[in-house]
Amino acid sequence: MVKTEEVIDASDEEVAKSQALMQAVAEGKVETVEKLLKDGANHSARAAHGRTMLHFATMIGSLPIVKLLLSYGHPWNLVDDDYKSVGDYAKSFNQSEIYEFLLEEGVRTELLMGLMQRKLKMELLEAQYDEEEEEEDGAREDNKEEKKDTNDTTTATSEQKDQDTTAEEEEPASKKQKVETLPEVPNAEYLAQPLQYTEDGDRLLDAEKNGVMMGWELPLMIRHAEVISPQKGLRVLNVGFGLGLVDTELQKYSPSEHTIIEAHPDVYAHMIKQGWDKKPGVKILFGRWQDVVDQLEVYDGIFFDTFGEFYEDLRAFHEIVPNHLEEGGIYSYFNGLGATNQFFHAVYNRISELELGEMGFTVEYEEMDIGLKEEEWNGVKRAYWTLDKYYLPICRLDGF
Ligand SMILES: C[S@@+](CC[C@H](N)C(=O)[O-])C[C@H]1O[C@@H](n2cnc3c(N)ncnc32)[C@H](O)[C@@H]1O
Repeated sequence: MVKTEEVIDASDEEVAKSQALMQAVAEGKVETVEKLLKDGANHSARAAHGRTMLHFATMIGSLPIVKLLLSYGHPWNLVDDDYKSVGDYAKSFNQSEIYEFLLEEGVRTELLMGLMQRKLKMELLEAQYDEEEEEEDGAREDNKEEKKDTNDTTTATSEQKDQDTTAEEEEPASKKQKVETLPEVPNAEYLAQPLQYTEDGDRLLDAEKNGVMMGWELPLMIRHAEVISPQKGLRVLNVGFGLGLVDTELQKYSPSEHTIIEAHPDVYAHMIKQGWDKKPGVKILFGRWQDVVDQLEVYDGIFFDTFGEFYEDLRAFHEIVPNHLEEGGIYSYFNGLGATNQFFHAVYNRISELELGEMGFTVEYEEMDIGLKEEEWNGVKRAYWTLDKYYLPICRLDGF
C-alpha cells in the first residue's frame, strides 16, 4: 500500500479517495485512475520521499496515467525530496517515450505561461499609458481653467485640487490596481546591495554570499569569447562584466570596438579601478542593458550574461539582438537556465531554441564537460550549477 502524506485540511473521505488514487496510479490501473479523477480525487498528495503521483506513473511507465494526471492539472515540474523531477525519473527508469512526452509538456506549458505573462505586461503598460494620458489631459484642462479663472477668483487653484482628489478616488479600482502591480526591475534588490570581490579575484559575491560570478566558469568564458570573436579586429558587445573573464578573453582578439554594459555600481567602480575604460577599443555603458539599448551599435559578436534576471529578460534581449548583429555575426549567452536539474535544463534549452528560431536564429548547442567538485561551493550560499555538461549556445541569424 502506497501511503500518502500531507493532505492539508482534507476530510477523511477526501483523504481516502486521494489514497485510493495514489494506489491505483502505483498499480497502473488506468480506468480506476480515470474514475477517481473524474470523481474529484485530489491528485496533489505525496508519498514517502516527496514523490508525487506523476513520479509514480513515470516509474511504472504508464503513459496513459501520465497523460490523465496532466490533463487534470497535475503540474509537470514538481520535484521529490532529492530535487528529482519526473523527467529525471523517466531517464533513470528508461522510460524514453514518457521522457519525451514530459519534455514536450514542459515546453508547451512554459511557452504558454510566457505568452500570458507578456500579454499581461502589455495590458499593464497600456493601462499605465492611458493613466498618464488622462493625467496629462487633466493637467491641460486645469491649466486652461486656471488661466480662465485668474480673472474671476484667486481661490480656484485650491478648489481644483480638491476636485482632482475626488476624480482620482472615483477611478475604477481594477485599472489602478493594474498600474500599481506593474512589474519592477527583476534584480533591483541585487543592484542596490554591496558586492564583494574575493582577494584572489576568483569570486564575485553579493551581500548574502550568493555567487554572482565564479572562477570555475573560466573555460566556458574562454570558449564563449572564441565563439563570438572568431578572428581579430571585430566589433564585440558583452552584457555583464562580473569578474571580467569574458572581457579579458575578448581583449586578446584586439577588437576594433569592445562595448561592455554593466549595471552594478560596485562592478562599474571595480572596472574603472582596473582601468577598463582605458583599454583599447573599450566603451563602457554603465546602466541596465534595458536602459542603454538606444546607445548600441552593430556588432560582429554579442555575448549576454547578467545576474538575477529571468528567462523572460533573456528572451527580451534575444529580441533586440537582430537589430545589433552584423550579417554573419554570432550571438551567444550564458546558458544557466534551470541549471540545477538536468530535465528542467533540457526543457529550457528546447524553449530557447524554439523561440530563437521564431526570431530568425538557428541555434546549435556545443556540449562541454564541466565536472565541478563539491568544494567549489564552499563559502557560497547556494550552488547555482549542479550539472555535468554545459550546452554553449551558438546563434546565427538565418539566411546569412
Ligand atoms: C554573471 S556576471 C557576468 C560574468 C562575466 N560573463 C564574466 O565573464 O566574468 C553578471 C553581471 O551582470 C551584471 N548585470 C546584472 N543585471 C544587469 C543588467 N540588467 N544590465 C547589465 N548588467 C547587468 C551584474 O552586475 C554582473 O556584473
